[in-house]
Amino acid sequence: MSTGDLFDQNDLPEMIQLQDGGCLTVQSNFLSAEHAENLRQALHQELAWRQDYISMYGLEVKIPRLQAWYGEHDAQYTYSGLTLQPEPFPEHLAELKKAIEYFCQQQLPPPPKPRSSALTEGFNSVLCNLYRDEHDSVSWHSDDEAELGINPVIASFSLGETRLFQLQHKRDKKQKLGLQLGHNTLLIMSGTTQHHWRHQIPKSRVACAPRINLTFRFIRA
Ligand SMILES: O=C(O)CCC(=O)C(=O)O
Ligand SMILES: [Fe+2]
Repeated sequence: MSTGDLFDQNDLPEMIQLQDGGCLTVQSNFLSAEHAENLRQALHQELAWRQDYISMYGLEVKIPRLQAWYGEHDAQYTYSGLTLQPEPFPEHLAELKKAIEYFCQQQLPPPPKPRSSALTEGFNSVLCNLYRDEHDSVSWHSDDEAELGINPVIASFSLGETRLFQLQHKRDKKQKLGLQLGHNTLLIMSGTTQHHWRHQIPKSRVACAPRINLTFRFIRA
């Protein structure tokens, strides 16, 4: 399939400039409706979803969602004491990765100088999250692990249930932003977003169907 077949080019991306040089680019209807629905079903059924644990205060705690991790062999990822060993990219994720890289080349603003971090080599890993229902969540964090480098470009693609994605400035905590990330929405976080802002998917008070989120990253060896 060519990259062109994947796109639904009807909607224009929205750009949101954040305080202190963060940047969000949001593209709704990123894939054609049929492709997005097929992908949602395939990923839900076929990915190697697993329950991971993190250590908190010396205790092993279940993280409130299922995860899967794919990447090139040297793209190891560690957070909260948990090291994820990548499985090779399945075909459909490799195809999606290419489409997202193409979108980034076309649509992202130039990286901030002097601490620039452009997406020259593309992404080499993807962290997949499955939020089974309204009880699943990811708490406040930044994607700022050392292996991601300074000012990384993080591409987040959502399928399934719409969930609220919140951002908060780290220093100026009154600066908050909420985006409803719906099915087939691509969100790119770039510039200084990870340096100055944190983000979360809170638990919901209303019932939620499953949601899949894929965050494509470039991990330095
Ligand atoms: O599910 C989302 O939209 C965000 C996931 C996330 O922040 C992460 O995997 O680092
Ligand atoms: Fe994140």
